[in-house]
Amino acid sequence: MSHLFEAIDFVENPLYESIIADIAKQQFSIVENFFSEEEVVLLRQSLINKHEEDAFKKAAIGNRVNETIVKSIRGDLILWIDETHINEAEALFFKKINDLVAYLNRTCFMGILHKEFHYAVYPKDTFYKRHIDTFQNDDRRKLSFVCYLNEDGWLPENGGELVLYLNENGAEVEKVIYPLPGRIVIFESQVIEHEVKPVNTERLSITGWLKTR
Ligand SMILES: O=C(O)CCC(=O)C(=O)O
Ligand SMILES: [Fe+2]
Repeated sequence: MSHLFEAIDFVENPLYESIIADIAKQQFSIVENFFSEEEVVLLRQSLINKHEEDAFKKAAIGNRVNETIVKSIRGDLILWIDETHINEAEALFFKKINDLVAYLNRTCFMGILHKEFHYAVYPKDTFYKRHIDTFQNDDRRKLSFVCYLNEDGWLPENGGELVLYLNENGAEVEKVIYPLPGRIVIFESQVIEHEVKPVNTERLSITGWLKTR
């Protein structure tokens, strides 16, 4: 007999379940070693190669319709990743992302249809002032995603902390997150204000957004 809802091919994933539970409870989730050491090495090398080819641009604020470069707000350099032309490292990256997105769509009915990711380099003395990741003319970004590609042993004096500004019972609380390799941070794009503190050592990452229609 055939059932309306076939549950047989669904395998509960404890990691994804913990991400979903974190986001439901506190609007963000931090996962250590989401990417393995080998994956981080490959992704970092991919970033460095493209950076050496001079492919990165100064990041702007606003979106394509409405963008300006304001160095007093953000000083990072970015390169958008085109998912239709990816290398081996990026294929590993998107395999994990797409698996997570499929799980979110299946279990939380999040309706994520689009995603956009870019590499980011924060040269020494750059930062990204407190902001929110949605645009005035576009609210499709639902979840922000950051993955850090720095070398092992990132020290507090290197700076570059991501600070999430949380609201706990009406009081503002700062959640300080160091950009450790393999660590990912996922948070609700429309809710969580955040900033990247000034960096003292070049800081490498991939940032992206999971978007609805
Ligand atoms: O790199 C980070 O930790 C956050 C970057 C960020 O906030 C952004 O690109 O919008
Ligand atoms: Fe942001």
